[in-house]
Amino acid sequence: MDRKLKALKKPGIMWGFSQAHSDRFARNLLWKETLSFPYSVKSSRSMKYIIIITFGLFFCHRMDIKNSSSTTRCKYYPACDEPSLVLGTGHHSDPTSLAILYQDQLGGLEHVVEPCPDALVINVGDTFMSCLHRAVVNESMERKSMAFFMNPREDKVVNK
Ligand SMILES: O=C(O)CCC(=O)C(=O)O
Ligand SMILES: [Fe+2]
Repeated sequence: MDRKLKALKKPGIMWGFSQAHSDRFARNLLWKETLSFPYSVKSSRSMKYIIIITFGLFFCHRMDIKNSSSTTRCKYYPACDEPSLVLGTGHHSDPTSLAILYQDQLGGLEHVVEPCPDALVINVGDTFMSCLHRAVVNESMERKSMAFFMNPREDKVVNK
């Protein structure tokens, strides 16, 4: 824990370690730890393929990958004796253009569609349209997930 606290997120800064987002409204306590770090996609062929396969060429042109600014977020949800009283990540849509989510074999991501085991979930974020989801925790096993969020650069205007 000492090492995690060394990377503690500072107010106003997006990167670092944080525990539950207690400043966010939620009826249930959020039960997780998060490590966020920046990632800049300069020219990523694999990212282009993912976007084209998932959403098609038209959408890919509008994503402007070279001018994006991205975040990777690793989440750790400890086992919880009372999972009905907590949420891993509360209901939300992603405030990004695109999110690529990977979860471990435990499942727990609750989405409009049931995520397939071993598959990435690719969400279109609020820049274009919203898609509500949340993550729950497990009574006996810890859960891990990783999300890659792609945003337009702050100085870019996006036409919906
Ligand atoms: O942990 C998960 O499976 C989902 C996380 C999530 O939706 C998010 O970080 O935006
Ligand atoms: Fe999300």
